[in-house]
Amino acid sequence: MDPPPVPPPHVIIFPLAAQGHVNSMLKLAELLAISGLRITFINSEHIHHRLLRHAHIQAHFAAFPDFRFKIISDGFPIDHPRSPDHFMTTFNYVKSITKQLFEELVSAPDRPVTCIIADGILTFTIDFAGDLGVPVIAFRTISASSFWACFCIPRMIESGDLPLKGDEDMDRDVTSVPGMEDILRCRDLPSFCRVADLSDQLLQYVTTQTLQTTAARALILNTFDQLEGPAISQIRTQFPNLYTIGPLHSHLRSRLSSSSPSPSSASNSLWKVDRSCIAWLDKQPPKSVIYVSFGSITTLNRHDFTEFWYGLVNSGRRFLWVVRPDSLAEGSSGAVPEELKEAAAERGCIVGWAPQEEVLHHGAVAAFLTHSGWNSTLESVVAGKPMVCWPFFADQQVNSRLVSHAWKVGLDMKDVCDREVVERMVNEVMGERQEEFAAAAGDLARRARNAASEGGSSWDNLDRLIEDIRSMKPTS
Ligand SMILES: O=c1ccn([C@@H]2O[C@H](COP(=O)(O)OP(=O)(O)O[C@H]3O[C@H](CO)[C@@H](O)[C@H](O)[C@H]3O)[C@@H](O)[C@H]2O)c(=O)[nH]1
Ligand SMILES: C[C@H]1CC[C@@H]2C(C(=O)O)=CO[C@@H](O)[C@@H]21
Repeated sequence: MDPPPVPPPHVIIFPLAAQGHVNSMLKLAELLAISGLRITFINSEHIHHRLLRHAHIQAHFAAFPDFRFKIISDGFPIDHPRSPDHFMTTFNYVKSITKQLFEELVSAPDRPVTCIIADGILTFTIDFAGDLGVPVIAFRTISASSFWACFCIPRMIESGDLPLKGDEDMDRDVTSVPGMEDILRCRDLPSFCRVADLSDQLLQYVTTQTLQTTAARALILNTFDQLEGPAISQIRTQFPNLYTIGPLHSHLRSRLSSSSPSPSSASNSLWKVDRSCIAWLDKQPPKSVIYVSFGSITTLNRHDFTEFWYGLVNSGRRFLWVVRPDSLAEGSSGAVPEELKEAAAERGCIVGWAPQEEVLHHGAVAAFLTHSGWNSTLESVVAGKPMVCWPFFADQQVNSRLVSHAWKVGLDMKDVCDREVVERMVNEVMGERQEEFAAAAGDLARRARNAASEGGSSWDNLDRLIEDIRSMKPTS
């Protein structure tokens, strides 16, 4: 008699409950499912309902019979608005509520567990799973360069680069982040570093989480070797098991087109996608539009919102602008001047949420005015679109510096929000320096797509990751 077939490895995937995190972890989950792994994806109730409503994920993942969602609370009351910028509240709820629910779920699984892939900002998972004999692989959803800057916060403190002084020269070079000495100035550090008091809660949280990642079995980053060579080489000295497997959205597209039958990639959107902007783009001349979006968390105050309006209108360019229903910070409401509305009706299109990947690949789009979230940055890189960056917080301050200074595919507007600067930079990337930026962006896009295609570094690294997971023993 033949021995019973060995079931495929079972991986539990656990992201932080936020669009930018869930997005990339769902892409990874789909990549692993395509390779035949069993997946349990843990979502917060709130995120799951929005994904069901706007991304139809249940139907999408029905293509994989071994793929399941499990729902646990993020700690907030179900009808809480979950202000996008209250991260310490989120992390406090994770500690007081979600942690216990996660532990209950993992201790009594319905299928033996081979390993857990947990968000690198939720490292409480490592000790707990270790006690059960389940390895944890950390997936940090930010750039390698931002991760490395966070990892070096203790060195920056030791060398005196941190804390920043009240009257700090923000253009001063930071010399204590190895491999990035020619890149980082004080203003390019992750925004948590902009505090005079080193006991600041968010700074402490992010630093601790980053250092604790070394206790994980391995580290996954959504990047590719040629994009962030200096930071990746440094990280390898601390993390021998490093898997750089990005850009994940491009990688997923490559694997889907080589799998048969090939299902389409999911949108993973938490908002209702307004496709009217694609019909609008179809009517615009080639390379005539600047796409403007600040991701899922950024909130603009009335001053900044007005400066962007005037800057875009005064640039004389066509624009497609994503203004989410919660884009304006609390207490910042007010009427939009009539002259702006008229100009927008003539050459603008404003939507609440766009199909961003499709927009960035549209022939009418010339450039991207972005907050430099890591997913948006990678999507722009793959689409070969130059960027004007207005980083808002967290890792974005590092990413925008990579765009302008390391890759030279755009401009960094960091720390300034002024209509004249918006107008000038938009015109620089779409006008005077258009060819220079488009050539650099085209070259980077080719490298990104190669890395995520068969034989590329990210493709090979994912194969290696899957082999390593297959070699792990599941719990009985
Ligand atoms: O109209 C829109 C606007 C955005 N997106 C998508 O939403 C995602 C946004 O992700 P990201 O660009 O990473 O921004 P945030 O939502 O701000 O992401 C958070 O998570 C990221 C990953 O950790 C961090 O890099 C950011 O700083 C953090 O704010 C991207 O995939 C976009 O394609 C849409 O589909 N339609
Ligand atoms: C507010 C931020 C805390 C850490 C998260 C993060 C990261 O460093 O992993 C990036 O941006 C935000 O989503 C989170």
